[in-house]
Amino acid sequence: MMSRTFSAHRPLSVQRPASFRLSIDSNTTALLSRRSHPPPSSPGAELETLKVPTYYVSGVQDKGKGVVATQPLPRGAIFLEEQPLFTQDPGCTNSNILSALVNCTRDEQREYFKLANAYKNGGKVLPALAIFRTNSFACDDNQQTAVAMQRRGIFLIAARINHSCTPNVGRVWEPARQMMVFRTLRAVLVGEELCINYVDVLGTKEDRNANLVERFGFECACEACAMQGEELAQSDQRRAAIRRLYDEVSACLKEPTLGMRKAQLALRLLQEEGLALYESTFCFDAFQLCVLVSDFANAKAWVRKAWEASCVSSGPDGLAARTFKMYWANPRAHRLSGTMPRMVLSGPV
Ligand SMILES: C[S@@+](CC[C@H](N)C(=O)[O-])C[C@H]1O[C@@H](n2cnc3c(N)ncnc32)[C@H](O)[C@@H]1O
Repeated sequence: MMSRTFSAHRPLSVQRPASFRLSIDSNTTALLSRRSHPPPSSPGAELETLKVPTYYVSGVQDKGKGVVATQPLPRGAIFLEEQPLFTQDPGCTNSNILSALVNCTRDEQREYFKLANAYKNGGKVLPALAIFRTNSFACDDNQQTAVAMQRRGIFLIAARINHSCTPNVGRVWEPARQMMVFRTLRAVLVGEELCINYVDVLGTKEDRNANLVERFGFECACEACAMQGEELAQSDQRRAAIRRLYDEVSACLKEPTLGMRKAQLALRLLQEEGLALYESTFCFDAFQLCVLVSDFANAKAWVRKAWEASCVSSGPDGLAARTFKMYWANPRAHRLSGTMPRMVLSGPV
């Protein structure tokens, strides 16, 4: 699962004025999945080791098991930090997994073999490897490594987190602590399922599901995908437009006013769609447009917003948040600073 290749935030390209996109963490979004699930009689009973009060693992409609909030969680709350049971290279074999499992306790081995197996019906992949492929997350100390090449880990709790096309949880690997950290991207209600995104969630329902089927072998049962008729058509339109704007804003280097309008439109559509994930990207785009034309007052306001959004999804110590904070203190340090005639653009609303 979870090799989320579509980077919600583009690669740090500030050093190359030709492509002025900066980019950020590797996380996700918010809203819609407000479907409620009644708590089990004994929270955490399904995995004896999980005595954490903020969530429980439970059956959720149409998705097998999932992770559900036991209490209201504010935006940006860390509700889970988990170390991997073991990690492996992406090209690992079934024997590699079995060898890694030898070092685990009996309970851990049992829990491992209870995890979802997306290859069960295909039959060609041996079970230990199939479970690894279904449930592992990329967790690599080297942030420059391409996702497909990254070392992957098994996290027994996080493996129960389902996908949503409007996720309310972001995740980040913290190499210093060797820990995967999960934060809420918006306020979450008691009984709400906590979901990340396995794939890029821009694009229409059809696009998203084609991607999920191809890469993860299932059709999405999230609330965005359950929409019908006019509601679905509008959601599809908004997401397709955000995807277009994502590309178009970066092509507006010579037309900062147009670029700013597009970035602001994208942010409005993201809000309407409940997608927090891409907010810091577009805010940083707006920042870069401002520094281009030496509008440093608005630049500071935009980069501050990018920093706030990044802290919510990936925490204040992430590379993106640290970069944004640095530009917030000194927007003139940006390489594009003052490369176009001076002009006043606009700030965040
Ligand atoms: C990593 S597991 C997530 C936890 C899993 N539901 C379980 O019972 O352990 C991934 C599997 O969960 C299911 N799943 C995750 N998100 C889903 C979604 N949005 N819609 C339908 N099934 C989903 C799929 O069967 C997928 O192969």
